[in-house]
Amino acid sequence: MFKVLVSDPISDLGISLLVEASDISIDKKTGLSEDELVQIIGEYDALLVRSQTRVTERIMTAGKQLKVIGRAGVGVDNIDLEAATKRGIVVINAPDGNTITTCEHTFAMMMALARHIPQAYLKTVGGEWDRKSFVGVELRNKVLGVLGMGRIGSEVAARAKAFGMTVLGYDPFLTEERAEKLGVKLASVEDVVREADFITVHTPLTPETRHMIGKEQFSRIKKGVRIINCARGGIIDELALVEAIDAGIVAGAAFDVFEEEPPTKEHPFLSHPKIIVTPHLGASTVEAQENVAIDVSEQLLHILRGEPYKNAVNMPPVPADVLSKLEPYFPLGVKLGSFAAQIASGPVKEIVVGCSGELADVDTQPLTRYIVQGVLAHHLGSDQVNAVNSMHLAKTRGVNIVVNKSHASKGFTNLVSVTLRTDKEERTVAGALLNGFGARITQIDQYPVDVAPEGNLLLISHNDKPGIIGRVGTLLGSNDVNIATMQVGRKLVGGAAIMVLGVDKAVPKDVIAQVADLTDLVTAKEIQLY
Ligand SMILES: NC(=O)c1ccc[n+]([C@@H]2O[C@H](COP(=O)([O-])OP(=O)(O)OC[C@H]3O[C@@H](n4cnc5c(N)ncnc54)[C@H](O)[C@@H]3O)[C@@H](O)[C@H]2O)c1
Ligand SMILES: O=C(O)CC[C@@H](O)C(=O)O
Repeated sequence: MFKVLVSDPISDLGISLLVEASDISIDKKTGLSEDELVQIIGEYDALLVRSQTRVTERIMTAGKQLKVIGRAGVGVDNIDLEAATKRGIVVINAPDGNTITTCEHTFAMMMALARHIPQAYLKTVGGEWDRKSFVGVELRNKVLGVLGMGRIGSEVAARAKAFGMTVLGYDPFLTEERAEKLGVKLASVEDVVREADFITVHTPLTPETRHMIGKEQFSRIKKGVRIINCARGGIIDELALVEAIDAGIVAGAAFDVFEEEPPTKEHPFLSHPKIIVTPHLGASTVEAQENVAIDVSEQLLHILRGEPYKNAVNMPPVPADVLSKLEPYFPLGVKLGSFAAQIASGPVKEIVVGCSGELADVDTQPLTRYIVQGVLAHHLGSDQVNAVNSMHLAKTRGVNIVVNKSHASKGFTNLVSVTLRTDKEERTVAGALLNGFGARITQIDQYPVDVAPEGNLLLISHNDKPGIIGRVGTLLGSNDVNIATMQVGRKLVGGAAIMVLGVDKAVPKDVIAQVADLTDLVTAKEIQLY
């Protein structure tokens, strides 16, 4: 008999599968504190949560029998994934069940915003008959900018077209072909900022999407724009938004999510006449709650019964026979993938994985999964992609995976390479494990290098001219950026060259821009490998 604890309010109908299963005993105990959970979790094989329960390392440590944590929803930011992975606890989510519901909430927010519905309601029930203060705008013939064209963003775009809107879509995985199929115009963030009358965000919160609409974007944004966030708090800079509304630049905003949830009573959104809010209700419909509970209950049963499952968001077990040869290459694979994703511009169409040397004789499928994980996690969020779901996610986003094997490994025992083909370019990174030195990046595009894939790196392409290294060093030094390591690669004396600097902390964007402006510098890009 497997024991399952449900610690958040989850649809009864959705979990009926578990209630009816003869090998499952289910307890519902909601609203427990961390201490209370720690006390009781030891007897359970599975924990089923929504977004309220914070599943901490302490809870998992106490959960000696815990095999699986199910999240009835998409975001797993309330679960310590690393702690789960360390303990071999599988974390599963239900990414599809609330797509339409959240899309419809986004539309409800957009329309309420366009027509001042919450504000007009409050006045009317307060006894005022005010028909002058609430003149709205139509959606027809307006431009909607959708940042994040995944499951929810694509559904929002489809509905916006039915309203007669022109849709501009931006997503690192959105190709010209897919945009055409969806009937949206492929755009950059900049295009959206300049042209959109409404902007809605549907990305995860990642270091790259954090404040993707911030002070800088508000300084160029189209006057009168209206902004909607039903994805994650923090994608839009809340304080910069309030300033932009007060300056008369932004006409209003509708938010379902906050940087801190619940927001404090003093949060400026809560008293602002031009901002409407809901308390993270995007997924709150009867249908979505049933869908996500059914999806996650099915997967949970499969895992407990030792059957194949999908939608695992953390580390999978790797077959024992390949583990010893491949495992040392998994972290390198993730970092090579992430490095390549950070330097390649344009939507990724193809990932070419190269395995040469002794690896040519091994089934390298598991390693490919880790490399693809590294590429996708940069855009989709590291809590959403793992080696179990990476190939599936690549397929659903139309990213082709090619694996090339060869015994020729340029003098290394094994060489692993990743080439990303995007709409715009092809970028390659290769690496190896060096006896006594650990993981190394050995090649970036056509340049041989020897770089530890760790921490903050600056990749600079430049002309091989005297003084260039000194100028970069002086500029970074004067901005308090300490260079820990430096590698220079070139093919011809005086020709095109690259520099890879290991720096002790993240380099501010404006300093990177100053580096890129130096004479004989071509590009400067920061890469973070953690
Ligand atoms: N308000 C709610 O209750 C609620 C409900 C469900 C989902 N969500 C949130 O909505 C968001 C979208 O969910 P989804 O199911 O569509 O996820 P998804 O993974 O299908 O789509 C996210 C998309 O964002 C794109 N993206 C990543 N970085 C980007 C960037 N810098 N610029 C533009 N696009 C970028 C990804 O490529 C991906 O296609 C998530 O944050 C999810 O947690 C909120
Ligand atoms: O209502 C919830 O459970 C939150 C849903 C949503 O934010 C998600 O990520 O699925």
